[in-house]
Formats: sequence, C-alpha cells, structure tokens
Amino acid sequence: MKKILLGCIADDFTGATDLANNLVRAGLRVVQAMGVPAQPLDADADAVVVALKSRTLPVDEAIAQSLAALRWLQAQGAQQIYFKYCSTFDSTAQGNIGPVAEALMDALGTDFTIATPAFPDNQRTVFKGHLFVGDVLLNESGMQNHPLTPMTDANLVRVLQGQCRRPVGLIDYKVVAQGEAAIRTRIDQLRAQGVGLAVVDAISNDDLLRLGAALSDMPLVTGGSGVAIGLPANFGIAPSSTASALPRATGLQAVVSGSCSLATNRQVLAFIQAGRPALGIDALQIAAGVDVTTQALAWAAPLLSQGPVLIYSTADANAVKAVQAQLGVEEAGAMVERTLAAIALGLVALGVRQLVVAGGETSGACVQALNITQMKIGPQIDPGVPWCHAQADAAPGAGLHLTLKSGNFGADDFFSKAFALLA
Ligand SMILES: Nc1ncnc2c1ncn2[C@@H]1O[C@H](COP(=O)(O)OP(=O)(O)OP(=O)(O)O)[C@@H](O)[C@H]1O
Ligand SMILES: O=C(O)[C@@H](O)C(=O)CO
Repeated sequence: MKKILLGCIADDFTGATDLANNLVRAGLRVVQAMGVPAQPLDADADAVVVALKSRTLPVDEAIAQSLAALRWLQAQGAQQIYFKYCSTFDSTAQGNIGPVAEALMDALGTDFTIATPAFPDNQRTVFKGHLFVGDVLLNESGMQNHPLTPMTDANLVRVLQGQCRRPVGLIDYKVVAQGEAAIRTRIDQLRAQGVGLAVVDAISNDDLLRLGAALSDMPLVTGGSGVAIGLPANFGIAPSSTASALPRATGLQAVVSGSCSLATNRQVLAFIQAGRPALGIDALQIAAGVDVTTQALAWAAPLLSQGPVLIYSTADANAVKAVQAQLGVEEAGAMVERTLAAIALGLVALGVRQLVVAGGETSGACVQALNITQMKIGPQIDPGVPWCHAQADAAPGAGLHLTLKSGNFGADDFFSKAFALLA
C-alpha cells in the first residue's frame, strides 16, 4: 500500500470539497471520502479528505467521529493531519472546533497546533486575531444570524479559548510577515508559555505560504481550506493549474438549496431573476405533514427537459427565526434537510445527472441520501467550490456530477455559471 502524505478531517461536506479543491490546485492527488471509509484506500492518492457531518453534532459525537477518521487516516500512513472547519469559524459556545482540535492533539500526543480560518481568495482574513469577511467583522457579516451556528464575536482568540481547556494564543501579522523562521520562533515562545493552540493572522496568500513552510513538522494543523495552499511544497509538490479532468457531463440539471446564507439568498434571487424555474418549499408545511417532496418532484418533472430547475428552502434571517421559534432550531434544520435530501434523490431518479447542492448541512444530508461514498474533484467553479464526480446507486453507469456549495461562497450567478462550466 502506498502511504498518503496528508490526512484531512473536514467537519462538513462542502468544507471537504473546498479543502480538496485547494489541495488539487496546489498539485496533490486527492480522494474525498464521505464518512470514514470501511475499507483501506484503494486509489493512489497524496491526500485523503474524510468528510464528516460533525460541525453541529453534540460535542462527544463530533469527537468520536473525528477520532475514528484519525485512526483510519493513520492506518493509511498519513504523515500530517489537517482538521478543516469553516472559514467563518462556524461553531457554538461549546464547540465543536476547540474540543475536536484538542481531542486530536491528545490522540496524536502533540502539545501545540495552529488555528486559522483565513482564506483570502474568498475574502476571509484574520488580523490581530479578528476574523473579517470581506470588509466587515465576522459578527457583522450576516453570520450573526446563521440558523445553527450564529457567530457573534469576531475575536477568534476569545471564541476558541471559550471552547478549549488549553490556553489559546496569537501569532500576529507582524510575525507572519517576517516569514518561516520568525513564525517558528514565535511557536517556540508560545509553547514555552504553555499555550496549546495559536490563532494565526493571515491577510494574503503570501502569508499562508509563509505559514505553511513553518508547519512542515507539525503533526496537526487546523484551519479553513486556506492554510492548505502552503502545505504541498513541504512534501516537494508544486502547484498545478490543471484541475483534474472529470468524465463528460450528461443528463438533466438541478439545484437544491437549503442554505440561508447571504450569498445563497443572492444566488437564488439571481436564478429567479434570470427567468429560470424555481420552487420554494416551506418548513411549516413540512411540519404540518404536507408531502412537500412529492409536490416538488411533480413540479420539477415536466420542467427538467428545458434546463436547470431550482428547489429551495433558502430564506432570509427573519423568516428563518420565525420558523425556528415555532419548530425549534434543530428540529427545523433536520426537517428541512431530510426533505431536501429526499428531493435530491427524487431528482436523480428523474434523470438529473448534474446536481448543485447549496449549504454544508444540506449537502451532507443529500450526499448521505444518495449513498455516495467517494468523490473525484474536478474544475473550480468559484473559489472553494469545484465540480465533483461520484458513482451513485441512483445514477447507475456514468455516475453523477455534483457540486457542494458552501453557503457563503460563489458569485451571484453561481448556479448558471456552474452548469455553463460543464457544457
Ligand atoms: N427556511 C428555513 N427555515 C429554517 N431552517 C432552514 C430553512 N432552510 C434551511 N434551513 C436549515 O438551515 C440550515 C442551513 O445550513 P447549511 O449548512 O445547509 O447552509 P449554510 O450554513 O449556509 O452552508 P455552509 O455550512 O456551507 O456555510 C440547515 O440545517 C437547513 O435545513
Ligand atoms: O470554509 C468554508 O467557508 C467552507 O468550506 C465551509 O466549510 C462552509 O461550510
């Protein structure tokens, strides 16, 4: 068995493809596994990204799944472990970023790791420990209204400290600007002070490349997908602009959107304004026992032959809050996810072979319903969002082209742009 270099654990499915995309573009051969594989790796790969749906699980379950992923990755020979979370640091006061990071540290027997969600290609920058989304602080970016993980504090040292037993420190931009040696010195200083995790400032890809060089011997790296751009060089691998080729796309086209993030709201609006068919589904109707899935599929069936259709639960923050007040946050989320997953499965049964799913939790639910276990990463549509290809029982033969779009990623015309790229 050939050993892998980098073993990655992603806390949601869109995040996993985001990371895999950056690694592929940096030159690594990557396999993305949905959940912890039951078998050893059967492909030649430099990195494996194990996609979990652990971001919003109870802490103990998130830890247990992450440790199972770690054990599998170690069995494949992984030299370094990467824990991927959201570039908007999506978590609650309990976690799961801090507790999972510390459980991985314990399991790896390491006393120090870094944490940075910086992803400048997607306008996520960290300055003096504070996370900016575009020009505004995290807590003013719309993320303060997230349905499951509202982010109300942009100070990541404070946020992470609230989730960790070990002291949390900062490697600030002045140190990062000086390069690898200065970063290593700062890490030594922090370790000597008993700091276990350090948030790292990064406002450009150059910062991330300098940081990457200083992480070559760190057993565990934690971050968004941005840090990944600086790691392949440590293994002697050079960036590659050739995205992996995917099989030719065929079949009908559809979008399923359960993301309520601001970018997805704009993308849904743009699709409707472009005159494309779109159907909104209502969480309260699902709760009232209406068979929303059958209704949605009956609506889509005659339209699919004319081009892409969109089925969405995407709503603005006020509408989501009103639904949650009636149904409860978790129940509302789970109910909508189950329905959209059943709709995705139904769309594939109707002949859809190019499927866009918006939202990390929603993607997890759809991919699990489709029983997809492994994906190949293809060309990037927008930063952080590639097309992928997977085999699925529901799409026998040529399989399915799939893109899992993170809530806040992608241009306003993302849905149309995605299908145009495969044409
Ligand atoms: N209209 C709605 N009312 C209440 N909850 C909803 C509604 N629509 C979607 N949801 C739930 O909100 C959650 C959205 O999370 P999801 O991870 O899919 O999107 P996101 O957070 O925008 O994406 P990402 O995690 O990639 O940033 C899901 O649990 C979904 O079921
Ligand atoms: O890092 C990001 O923002 C995304 O990959 C993600 O994890 C959204 O769910």
